[in-house]
Amino acid sequence: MIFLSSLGWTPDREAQLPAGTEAARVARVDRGRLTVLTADGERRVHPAAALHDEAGVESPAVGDWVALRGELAVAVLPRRSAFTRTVSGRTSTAQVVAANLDAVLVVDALAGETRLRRVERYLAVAWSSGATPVVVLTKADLCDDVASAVAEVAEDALGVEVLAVSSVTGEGLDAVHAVLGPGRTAAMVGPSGVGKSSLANALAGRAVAPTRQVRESDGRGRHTTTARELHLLPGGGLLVDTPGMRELALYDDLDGVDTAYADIVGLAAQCRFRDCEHRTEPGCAVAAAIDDGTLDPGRLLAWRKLQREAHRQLLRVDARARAEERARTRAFFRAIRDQPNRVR
Ligand SMILES: Nc1nc2c(ncn2[C@@H]2O[C@H](COP(=O)(O)OP(=O)(O)OP(=O)(O)O)[C@@H](O)[C@H]2O)c(=O)[nH]1
Ligand SMILES: [Zn+2]
Repeated sequence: MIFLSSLGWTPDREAQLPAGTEAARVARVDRGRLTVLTADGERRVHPAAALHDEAGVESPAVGDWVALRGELAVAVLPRRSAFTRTVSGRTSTAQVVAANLDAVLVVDALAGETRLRRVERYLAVAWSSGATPVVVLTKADLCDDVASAVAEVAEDALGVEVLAVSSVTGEGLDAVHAVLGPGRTAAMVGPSGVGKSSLANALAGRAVAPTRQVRESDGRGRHTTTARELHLLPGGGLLVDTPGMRELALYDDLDGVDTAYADIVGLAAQCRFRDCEHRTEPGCAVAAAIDDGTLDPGRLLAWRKLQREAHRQLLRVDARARAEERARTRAFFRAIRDQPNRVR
């Protein structure tokens, strides 16, 4: 018997639940079937036809709360937060990768090349989801000066909590457990190889995610596993680990960029000219901050680059949306024209 509260259920959701239904949390979605966690344990159910949504936005995603009537999920309860990605293909809609996250662990390693810019990019994605980001720097056992590495990232990450852990020695795991807390749900984002699977296993205290070594030795990708993608941790928290989250395309959200670079946005608001491009304009607060050393020029460059990427992505989505609209309109008129008994 599991208590719904340990799955992240809150009493205020009670009113959202249609009469005669039971609450369940989606732990996995495959080919239209759902693996859900309920007060009685794990179950496989089907989404009702009404939940089939071509765009994929309204259909259940990992982390969603659904209302069950027997073996049928009849409703998706309102989401508190959602991680979406733009699906490239015929449609230009966003697909929900994970829902109802309280925290997003932005994972990077304390080994390897400079990580600031990378962390910034993932932080922007995390902010745009509506969940609170926390930076988790792994492989602390491989780093000689953990304290200064953490301080460097913390200074850059503007008020975001920064934790250092080692999945090998177990150092720092308690602090991550504390972030997760009973009934709180987190997911991990970060580049390949930084130790997300190892962290998931260390937090769960059992092998819930195959690490790279395991995957390479058995020659199968992680997509072939059918394990659930929402894990109950011994500390009471829940961890989402879905392939979709790992493959998250960076950058399709300008608001996320602005939140991650709130310092630059704040400076830009003080520039003399509203359309200041922060290059050679007089009265530029951004240039002044670089001159007096309070703003790292690398940070400005990274911001410019992300803004360009985000704009390009938005334009692409927009162009696709317009093309689709035109195709729909054409099809509509063709249908009218082809009607045998149309009124002339
Ligand atoms: N020394 C040390 N090695 C680690 C730690 N965490 C992970 N590793 C190693 O780093 C490599 C990558 O770890 P994974 O957990 O597979 O990384 P991942 O982020 O899940 O990678 P993807 O699944 O490709 O996204 C493996 O060889 C792990 O053994 C750590 O805390 N310390
Ligand atoms: Zn300026």
